[in-house]
Amino acid sequence: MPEPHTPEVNFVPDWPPGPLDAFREQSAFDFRQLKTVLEDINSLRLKYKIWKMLESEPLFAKIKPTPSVDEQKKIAAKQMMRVAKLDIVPPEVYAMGYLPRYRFLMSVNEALHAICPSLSIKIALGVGLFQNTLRAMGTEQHSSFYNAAWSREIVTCLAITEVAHGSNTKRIRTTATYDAQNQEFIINTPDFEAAKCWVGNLGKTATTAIVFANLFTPDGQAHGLHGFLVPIRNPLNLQLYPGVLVGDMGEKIGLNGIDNGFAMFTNYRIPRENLLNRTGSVNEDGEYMSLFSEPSKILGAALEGFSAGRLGIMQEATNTLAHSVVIAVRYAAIRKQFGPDKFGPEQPILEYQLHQWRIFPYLAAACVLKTSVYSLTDLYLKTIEKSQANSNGIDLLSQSVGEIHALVSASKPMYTWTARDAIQEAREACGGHGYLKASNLGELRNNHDACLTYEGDNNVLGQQASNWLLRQWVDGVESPMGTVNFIKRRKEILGNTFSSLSQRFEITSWQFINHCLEWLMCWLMQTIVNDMKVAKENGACPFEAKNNTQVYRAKDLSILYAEFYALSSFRLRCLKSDVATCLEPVLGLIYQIYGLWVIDRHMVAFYQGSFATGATFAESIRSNLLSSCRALKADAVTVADSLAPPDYVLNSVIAKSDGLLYQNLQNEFMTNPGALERANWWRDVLPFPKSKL
Ligand SMILES: Cc1cc2nc3c(=O)[nH]c(=O)nc-3n(C[C@H](O)[C@H](O)[C@H](O)COP(=O)(O)OP(=O)(O)OC[C@H]3O[C@@H](n4cnc5c(N)ncnc54)[C@H](O)[C@@H]3O)c2cc1C
Repeated sequence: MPEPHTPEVNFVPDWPPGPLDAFREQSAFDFRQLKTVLEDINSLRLKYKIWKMLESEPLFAKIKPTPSVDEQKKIAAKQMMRVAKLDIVPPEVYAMGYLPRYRFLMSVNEALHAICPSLSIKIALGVGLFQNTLRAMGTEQHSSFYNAAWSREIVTCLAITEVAHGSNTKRIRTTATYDAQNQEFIINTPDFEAAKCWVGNLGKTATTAIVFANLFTPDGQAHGLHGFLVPIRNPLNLQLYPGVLVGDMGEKIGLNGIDNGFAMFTNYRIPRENLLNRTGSVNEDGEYMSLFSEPSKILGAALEGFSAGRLGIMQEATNTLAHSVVIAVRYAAIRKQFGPDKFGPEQPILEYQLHQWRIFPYLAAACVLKTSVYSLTDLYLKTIEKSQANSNGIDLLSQSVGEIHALVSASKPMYTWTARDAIQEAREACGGHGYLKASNLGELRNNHDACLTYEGDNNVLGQQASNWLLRQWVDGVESPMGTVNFIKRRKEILGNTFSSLSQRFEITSWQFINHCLEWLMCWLMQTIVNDMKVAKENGACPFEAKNNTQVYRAKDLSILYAEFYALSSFRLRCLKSDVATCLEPVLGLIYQIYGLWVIDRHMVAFYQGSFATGATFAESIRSNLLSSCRALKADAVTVADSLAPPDYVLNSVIAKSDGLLYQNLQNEFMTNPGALERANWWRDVLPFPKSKL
């Protein structure tokens, strides 16, 4: 009998009885016990409350067949207004401290994203990211915009990207020139290549944009990229203001509820006060005053506000990953194919080693990443909170900015790529039925895909993380968060080998896994630095030397850093006193599977660096990975249950919690609009159209 869950988590109901019970009964723990290790109970309570509330709202019902692109935009915009009217964020939230308030809002975002990704992104862009940017870059004089965004009096957006420049923000060409006579900035778009584009909410709904442009003072001097509050449409009738050309970018691969737009400005005037002037301002006479001794840090500190957005993306990606794997596990538990006896009973596909190896690492990853995104968010929020409470806030922030930025820049790609791969594996693992729209895997895939690119293309972000790591290696460790303190032990770490470590530790122990990852990070850093040195000695410029050490090296380093942090924070979570003893075996298996899977995926580099020779290392890692997967099989459905939201949210006909796979599919087939009727275009496809049938 499993230990009972705590009554505090009673708001998570039991699953309905059904064929999945045969698996559920094999676990020595209740799914709610694991759920509260993987997720914060307050956040869970809030999410369940929101889901219950929205389930009864007609505007949030799942619509079949898929509405037109314009209809999807209309629905998401209406949902955005409706959500503001529901009591989802009560006034007391305003009175909370920064950290609990932010946590609350992130949980709201998670809850909304799980049912309507377009809606949550519209709100994240139009409220959260806008307010973060105002907080990071604006001052008291912009507070009316802050409040207006909250109450939806204005719908906002963030316009950074241009047609010809996304990742290289320093090459943005929109200008904002100060006119001292009228005390205004004049915004101009030099040509179509400098048109703002991809801006979420801009296409049809935004009334105010934060536009990033190069600031010029009347003396003709450029002062770099700054944010400006730019009115776009009249909030009373959504008519565009003269001087700005705005359009919608059209249908996308997914997220069609969001109106991504483009904009071009022609001598468009805004008041001087609309410059976001926390890091630098222009006085009435047109003199520029920077609050930073190093102007190059202006952009860094200002853009750091976007880390919050990336953390939100990581949280969403973790849920997407969790939902995909829940679908795959529940399906695999019920779906039967083949068996030892040709004519005897068939076995669930969950029994097959190949299937376990395909899905369980993602099941483990979902658990690990859920806990690590929580701890990373904590780290970030505490730093921002400290910087806001301190009169020296900006200085304090810029000290920690490097490490947080590196951690987030490494983790956002790792999380979103893991989710991308998990969705695809889950889709294939559910066979043909996984390809049904009603499985929800296609929606998860299409809506998740843009995360790999927006708020920093993954490959570009990863380079920023590895650059920071290499600086730690070369210039000495400066790690306020302690995430790379291991570099100080580099000599000892690089002296380790598989043979020396395996004599001291079990292959599946956290010590062994941890030592392996530390070794590989150190070896990669050492190798990259050496490779770059040789390249420079052979005449390569630093830019070229850096670019030519990305593949197999710096890219792997940043992913590994994120995986290492994720595993470390998962372990710390497991060690907390609130974790029930009955969970220890399953948490140990989750750690092992994720850790060994990570090592397996970096296997070649371990051999390249002579950490191991011969077949034993690879054999041991792989055989232990397979046996850990086999051991997890008994608990797989319960682990999936602990990751699963209610059926309304999971929204998959092939993975309902009742496990009635074929009854649910039958119902789906039979009730699809028009499924059993003759096509209304039947006349158009007759072999003899003119015959009088
Ligand atoms: C759905 C969606 C919503 C968005 N919303 C917004 C928004 O609200 N506001 C906004 O301002 N922008 C928005 N964007 C734009 C987004 O931020 C950019 O697309 C993103 O920053 C990448 O820039 P890019 O498209 O110019 O790609 P590019 O920078 O051109 O990159 C193209 C490819 O080149 C590679 N590459 C680039 N540089 C290097 C290098 N040095 N080494 C190796 N490879 C390299 C990249 O990895 C990438 O694969 C959105 C985009 C999407 C898809």
